Amino acid sequence: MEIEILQMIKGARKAKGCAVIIDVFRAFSLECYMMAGGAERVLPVGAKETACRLKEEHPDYLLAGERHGAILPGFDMGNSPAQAEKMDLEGKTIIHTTSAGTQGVANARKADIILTGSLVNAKATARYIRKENFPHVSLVCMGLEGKKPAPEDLLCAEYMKSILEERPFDMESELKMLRKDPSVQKFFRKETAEIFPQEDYWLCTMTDRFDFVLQVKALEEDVFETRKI
Ligand SMILES: O=C(O)[C@H](CS(=O)(=O)O)OP(=O)(O)O
Repeated sequence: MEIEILQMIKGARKAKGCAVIIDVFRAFSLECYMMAGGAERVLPVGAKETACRLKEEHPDYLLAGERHGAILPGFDMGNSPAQAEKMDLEGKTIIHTTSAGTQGVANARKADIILTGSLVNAKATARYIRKENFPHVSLVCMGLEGKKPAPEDLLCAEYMKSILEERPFDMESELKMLRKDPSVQKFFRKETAEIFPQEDYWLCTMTDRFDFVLQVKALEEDVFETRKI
């Protein structure tokens, strides 16, 4: 199995074989919490205009998403796992558009298979890839807005790679370092608490909390569907 780690939108465009689009803070952690909360499916979407059009066509769907972290005007919810945990998502279809994660999905056009990547289901995803024995795996770290590398996404990619290569990985030390990284302090500052609640940091770093894999398939131009496999 050939494994490559790629970065951001450019990396998503290059991804081939089985592509894991990784977004720990917060898009693909959130999708895991939504599915664990009973959502039937999530529809990742690139453009917010596409998301709004889908909502108009299907008023019963929920609209979730952010730009620069903040909930988009008129949306039912932002990109926050803490918020999702407090909502009744049973049987719901949720349209989801974000600055990094869903843009990665929309750009992974060369991939044969797309999986979402996050710490909360990293081991389940890596084990699935090992079982399927895909010849090429692209681990794509979506970073900040898909434009700037982020340590938590690289950490997730390195962890998954270690599982695929059957090597040990010291997640406890890595998480201690991550907690000190300047880029994650937005979750711990009063001024940014409304957009990036501290609870999201802890929910997104609960490594291997979920034992399911999320696969993404294209439905139409710019619209995808995430389901548990
Ligand atoms: O809402 C988030 O946490 C991020 C915003 S940003 O990319 O860090 O500015 O969006 P996501 O697509 O979940 O990375």
